[in-house]
Amino acid sequence: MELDKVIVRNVKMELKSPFTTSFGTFFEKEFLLLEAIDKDGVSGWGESVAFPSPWYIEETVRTNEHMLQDFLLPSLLKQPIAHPDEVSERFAPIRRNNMAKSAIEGAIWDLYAKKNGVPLYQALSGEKTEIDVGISIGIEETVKDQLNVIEKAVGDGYKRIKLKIKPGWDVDILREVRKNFPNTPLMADANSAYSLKDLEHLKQLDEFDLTMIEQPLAHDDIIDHAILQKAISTPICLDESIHTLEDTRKAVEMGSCKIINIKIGRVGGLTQSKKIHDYCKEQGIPVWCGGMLESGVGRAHNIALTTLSQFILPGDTSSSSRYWEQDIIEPEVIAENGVIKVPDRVGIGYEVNRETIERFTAATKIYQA
Ligand SMILES: O=C(O)CCC(=O)c1ccccc1C(=O)O
Ligand SMILES: [Mg+2]
Repeated sequence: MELDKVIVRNVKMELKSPFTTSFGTFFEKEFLLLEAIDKDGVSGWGESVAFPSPWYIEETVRTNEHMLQDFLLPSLLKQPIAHPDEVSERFAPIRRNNMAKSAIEGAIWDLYAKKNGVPLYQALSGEKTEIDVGISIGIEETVKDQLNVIEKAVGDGYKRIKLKIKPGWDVDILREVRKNFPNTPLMADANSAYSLKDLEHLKQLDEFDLTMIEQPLAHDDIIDHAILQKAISTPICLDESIHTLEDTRKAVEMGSCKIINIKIGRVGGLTQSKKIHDYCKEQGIPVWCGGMLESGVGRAHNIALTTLSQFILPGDTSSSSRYWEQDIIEPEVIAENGVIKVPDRVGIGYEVNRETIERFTAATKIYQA
C-alpha cells in the first residue's frame, strides 16, 4: 500500500442521552475520524477512541492530533506498507499513545482488506459470522430510572447487562437490580473508583452472582488487583490497566484478573489486539471487546475483532441506535436479540455516509505524502 494522503476530521456527535461513569458524564462524543487514501484512490477508515479529557486514560483528542501530525503519519506517508502488521512495528519506537496509533492502524487495516477484496474480519482470521453482544449502562439519577433503563435493555435482548458503579452507588443498587432481574447475566464496571481500603466493602459484591467486576482498583495497578482477586470470588476483569501484551502476561501471571477486556484503541490497534487475544487463548483466559462510545466506524472495527475465537464473552458493541439518532455508516449496526450479523462486504463491511460525516465535522486537516 502506498498512501497518497490521510484526512483527519474532528467530529462531534450528540449522544441520545447522557452517559455517566464513576469518572464523569458524557453529553456528546468528540473524536478524530481518519481516512487513509492510497495512490489508487481507495479509502480506509479509522476512529480514535480518545476523549477530549484525560479522565479514562491520559490520551486526549488533542494529544492524538499532535502524535499523528508530528510522529505517526509522517512515518507512514513516506514509505509503502506491505502489510498492516508493519504499522505497529514502525510505531514501536514511539512510547505509548496507543489510541493515536490505533486510529491510523485501523484505517490501514480497512484499506488492506479492501485492496485484497476481503472483509476485515477475514483479513484478521476471524471465524464467527455472528457475534453476541451486551450493553453498558451508565449511572442514572434514581433507582427507578436505573431499573427502567435496564428493563429496556433486557427487553432488547442484550446478552448481558453491564452497570457502572462507584462508591455510594454499588451494593444497594446491585441488590435492587438483582431482585428485579434474578436471572439476567450481570456485571459491574467501577472504572478505578476503589482502593484496597474498600476490600471488605467489595466482598459484598460476591452475593450478586456477577459474571465479573471490571477495573475496581487504580487505572495503573495490577498488584492490588491480585490481592483483591484472592479475597473475592467474583472474577476481576481488567480494562484500564492493560495497554500491551506484556501488561496482559504480567496480570495473568500475577493472578490480577481472570478476564481481559480488549479495547483496540487502548492496546494500540488490531495487530496488538490479536496478539493479546492469542496469548489469552493459550492461557484459557476469556476475552471480550470493550467499547468507547464509538461511531459506526469504531463499531465496525470492534465487530471484526470480536469474530476471533477467544472472544467468548459478550462485548459492549451495542446497536448504533443505543447512542446515535443517526450513525455515520450504512447500514447502521443492529444487534437483534443481542446478536450482530457480521457484514460480509469488503473492508469494515459498512459504507460511510459522507454527507452525514460532513454535517458532524468541525475541522479537517489533510496530510499529503
Ligand atoms: O458502550 C460502550 O461503548 C462502552 C461504554 C463504557 O463502558 C465506557 C465508556 C467510556 C469510557 C470507558 C468505558 C469502559 O468500558 O470503561
Ligand atoms: Mg471499563
